[in-house]
Amino acid sequence: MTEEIWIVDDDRGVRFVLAEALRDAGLTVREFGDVAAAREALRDTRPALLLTDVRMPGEDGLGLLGELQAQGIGPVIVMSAYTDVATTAAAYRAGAVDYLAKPFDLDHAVASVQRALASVASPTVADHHATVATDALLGESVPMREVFRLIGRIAASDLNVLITGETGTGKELVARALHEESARHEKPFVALNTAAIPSELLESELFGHEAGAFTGASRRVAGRFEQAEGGTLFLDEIGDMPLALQTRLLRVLAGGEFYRVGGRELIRGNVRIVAATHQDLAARVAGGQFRADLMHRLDVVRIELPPLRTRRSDIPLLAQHFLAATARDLKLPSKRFSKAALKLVAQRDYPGNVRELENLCRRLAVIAPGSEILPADLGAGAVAPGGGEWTDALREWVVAALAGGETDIHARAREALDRTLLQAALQASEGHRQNAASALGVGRNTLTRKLGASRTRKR
Ligand SMILES: Nc1ncnc2c1ncn2[C@@H]1O[C@H](COP(=O)(O)OP(=O)(O)OP(=O)(O)O)[C@@H](O)[C@H]1O
Repeated sequence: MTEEIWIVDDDRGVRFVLAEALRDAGLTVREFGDVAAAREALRDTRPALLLTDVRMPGEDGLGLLGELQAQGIGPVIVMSAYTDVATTAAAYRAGAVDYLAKPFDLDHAVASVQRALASVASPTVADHHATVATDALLGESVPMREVFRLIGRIAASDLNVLITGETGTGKELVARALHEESARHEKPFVALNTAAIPSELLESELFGHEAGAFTGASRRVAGRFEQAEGGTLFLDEIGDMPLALQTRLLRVLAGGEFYRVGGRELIRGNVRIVAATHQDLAARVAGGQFRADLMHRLDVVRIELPPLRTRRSDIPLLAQHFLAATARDLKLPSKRFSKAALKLVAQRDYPGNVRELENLCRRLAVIAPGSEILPADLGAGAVAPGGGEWTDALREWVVAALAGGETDIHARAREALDRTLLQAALQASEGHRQNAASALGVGRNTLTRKLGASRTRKR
């Protein structure tokens, strides 16, 4: 029996070029225009490998994939123009060994087929669970499709993942998508930002503590590891973790066991670790600030998130999404971008990446006067840093507070204003009250009174 490669695709053009490329590589190919025809042929013979499209008139390619998987026929490679995380993950779950995003590179496709044929000996284990739509993560650009493909591919595995990328590129969203598309999705997803927690508290945040472990520890508290039991622990800004704690974390990752701070009971955990950093970990290793062995434990699979400037084609989609989402969240009338304004938005630089674009769109949703956003609304004073930026942010806050039916808005805003001014001035004067007061242009007594007020309100 000749080993046949089957192609199932309703697009004749795709079938033709792919078949030609595979024949050039010395393979025997048979083409089918729909799932029914392929199923018919399956009565007599079975393919060495099958390539199938997902969405076709009539029957969906994924259904066929499931049947082949059940009968032990394969491997199967999925080809689709739909590269969202949910579709990709569904394909892998149904047993696909690879996912080719259309339009694909022919050499790449041939290489994938050869790889799959070579590894027939090791069948994949399907992981069945309900599909969770991960539609939060948007993008159509080539680099983002590649990211989605990778997420779909590794979500079901229990491998540790390291997500790298500049600030605001969506690292946390990717971590959540990995969790949601995994078998752990019904268990907790727990996030911990290593940089946001003082280093002396970090250990007990991670591993919890027993009552009396340190001053102020009045009762036993579970750490993030315990909270994430069975699920995923997302360690953000891992590059900032103090060395001593890195050593401790490494031990936990190696042994799967830990003690609470001040505790004697050994706790065995089952947690998948997804870590993220905007720093160059290898450079931190070279500089002695990060343990090489810990890096290797975390960096089993790496997902690199591209900065927004390398995928500008995603900006219009993201911008429109953020504009609509803000209107929805704040119950504001919906707005849309004029063509010219959207073009300007797509041309801007976003050092803060998607987060900065999101903030811009949120401000526009609140402050742009008409229902259509015009280039003038993007003028310097309107949204650029400096200018009216903080009052815009304030305005956004007020609108949200009003929509939320809050009544003490003025008092809260004044308190926040005072506190911000005082803290900044005191910091600048290194705690010298007289200097801070004169820098702000208020009397020392006023400053002291405001400090007191701010303290009592806070408690
Ligand atoms: N591809 C995307 N689609 C939709 N929203 C996105 C996308 N990427 C990022 N965002 C949004 O941008 C903001 C920043 O994303 P996120 O917090 O995941 O970034 P990050 O890389 O973890 O940032 P940091 O390094 O500063 O922690 C979030 O509000 C997130 O919802």
